[in-house]
Amino acid sequence: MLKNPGPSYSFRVSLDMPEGTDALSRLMAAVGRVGGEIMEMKTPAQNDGKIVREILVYAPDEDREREILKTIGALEGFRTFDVIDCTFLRHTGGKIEVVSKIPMANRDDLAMAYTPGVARISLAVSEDIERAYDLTIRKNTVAIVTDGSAVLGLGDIGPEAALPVMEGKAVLFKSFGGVDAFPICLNTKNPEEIIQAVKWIAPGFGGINLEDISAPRCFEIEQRLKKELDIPVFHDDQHGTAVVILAGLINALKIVGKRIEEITVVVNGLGAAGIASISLLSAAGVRKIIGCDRGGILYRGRQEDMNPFKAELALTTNPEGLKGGLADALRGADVFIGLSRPGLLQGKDISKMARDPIVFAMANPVPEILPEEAEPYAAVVATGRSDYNNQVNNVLCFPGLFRGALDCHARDINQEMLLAAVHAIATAVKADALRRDFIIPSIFDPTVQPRVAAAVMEAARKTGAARSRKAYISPINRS
Ligand SMILES: NC(=O)c1ccc[n+]([C@@H]2O[C@H](COP(=O)([O-])OP(=O)(O)OC[C@H]3O[C@@H](n4cnc5c(N)ncnc54)[C@H](O)[C@@H]3O)[C@@H](O)[C@H]2O)c1
Ligand SMILES: O=C(O)C[C@H](O)C(=O)O
Ligand SMILES: [Mg+2]
Repeated sequence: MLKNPGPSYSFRVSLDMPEGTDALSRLMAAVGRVGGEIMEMKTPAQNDGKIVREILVYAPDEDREREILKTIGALEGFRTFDVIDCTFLRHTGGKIEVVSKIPMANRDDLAMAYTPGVARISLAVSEDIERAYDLTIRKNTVAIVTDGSAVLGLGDIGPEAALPVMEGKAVLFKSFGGVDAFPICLNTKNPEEIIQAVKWIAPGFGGINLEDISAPRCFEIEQRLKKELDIPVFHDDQHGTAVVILAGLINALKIVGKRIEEITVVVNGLGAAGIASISLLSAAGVRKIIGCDRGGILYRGRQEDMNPFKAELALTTNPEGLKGGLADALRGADVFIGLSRPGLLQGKDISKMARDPIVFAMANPVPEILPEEAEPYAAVVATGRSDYNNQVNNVLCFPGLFRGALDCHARDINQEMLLAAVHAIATAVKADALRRDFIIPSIFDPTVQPRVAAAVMEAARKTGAARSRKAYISPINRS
């Protein structure tokens, strides 16, 4: 169902091809006809007197990647060889590594970095455990913990298959927050074992980021760890998602001229992200929320597909006791928030919503509806993806949030800190710059994460979550 060719399905292919502009136009037209786009052409070498070219092609999906290759191979005078999938190439050997910060060129270096010198440091930490925060990696290191049970919208694909996503999160932590994060993929889905494993590894980390652990197990795991550990524990899919949704919604409402207290919001998907987002939206003043999932609209007393968290949610949402499916929930609603699965929303459902509908279709990697299908019907459309405008993705939150929490040595991440992050993100788009395709700042705006970090740190201090009034010097503040 993907329509636009993009970099995530890109490949380089070497080819023999006839000389001249006619061959070139035939190639470009043929690739275009099957949905691809040639982004670059190089002439790297001669092969038996023939010119070998290498082209970079963007495709819309894997099927079309194969079709494009077949089409090129079938062109008269063309022969393809050496195909490299650029995304697979980027991941080959993994995406992160450990790098030493100190020199290791001679015996003096060795004596200080390691034994005997290191023993003095270990003793200093054993006398005062707090010193781990200035003498070890702890103050800047976060564990990204998953069991692989709800990886993006791909579902339960297991801990090994989750690793590329967790490595990716580590890259984002470092690139946008200066935080050293490390993937921990656990080979258990038992909540007690996950809790125990995290408690056992906690001494080496300044914070715990739970990732892609499915509901409802994720709620108990997070609550218990928050209670039993004195370092920040944060479930990104719950709270990071809720933060960016609320930030985006605040700005989208300004565009359509509606007040948060007056709107009806439909949340499709009542897992980790859906339930936490409903809770933060309520805290921010949304009065009418209707939840939907595989069992249809959630109402008080529903029996299908229930758990205690949904039962509790049914008491505070859907005040009119509506029943039915997603299409019924959407009739007359102002906002759709999708935290479910690809392709569950259709243009005709949006056309039944109230005036100027807002659609956040956030399932990854493929949203509930593609922007090009939603845009004719909606006033504002956002997805979780980086290849469309309005990327409402938790990456706008977690790097800066942890930066702030680590820098003030926070023991917790509380709701005030989350709301501070919301406002830092929302106000990063100036009022006069707001447009239907610019409701949320770009992750590449270098001011956003430092703003989030500063706001979170201030909220932590005000609420007593910060342990130290003095900020540590961190990579992000250094410049
Ligand atoms: N853009 C972002 O920043 C962001 C952040 C977190 C999650 N997400 C996406 O949200 C989705 C859910 O993530 P999660 O962590 O909450 O997972 P989860 O496994 O905890 O929840 C998934 C939910 O989807 C619901 N669902 C599945 N099929 C459905 C259907 N046919 N109709 C209605 N609901 C259906 C399930 O009932 C469940 O409530 C994923 O696609 C994920 O990629 C996006
Ligand atoms: O990983 C992302 O891009 C967002 C989110 O954490 C998800 O699980 O989809
Ligand atoms: Mg996730």
